[in-house]
Amino acid sequence: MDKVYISQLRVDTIIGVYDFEKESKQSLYFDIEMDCDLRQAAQSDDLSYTIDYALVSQRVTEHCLAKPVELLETLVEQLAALILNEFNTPKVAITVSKPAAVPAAQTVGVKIVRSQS
Ligand SMILES: Nc1nc2c(c(=O)[nH]1)N=C([C@H](O)[C@@H](O)CO)CN2
Repeated sequence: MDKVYISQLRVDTIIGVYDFEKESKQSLYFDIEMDCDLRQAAQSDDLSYTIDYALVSQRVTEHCLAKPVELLETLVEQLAALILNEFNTPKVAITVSKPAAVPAAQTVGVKIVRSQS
């Protein structure tokens, strides 16, 4: 399946389980892949037949800043639901990385894949 993707979208937001994490923003990095048949967009050269990665990036950023949560799991589940509801894709894969969370690791995070039910 064709895909529209976003790589390493940075969002600085409040996220985390511990009290100290609720006081200052940390950087999260998102990789997002959305299934999408790209042939009609290519034939017509018309943005309305594909997924606007700029608009997805904006909506993901807005959502992250709107209402802080503790777990990365909670955030990516919310974002998958948002993308499946608002954009024309049957399937989305989201990886989120939180590089400051574990100093001895290059980065840590979670990945999910969700489909239209
Ligand atoms: N699977 C997860 N493990 C942990 C998370 C998380 O969101 N998902 N969060 C934390 C803390 O907030 C951590 O980032 C602070 O160091 C710990 N483990």
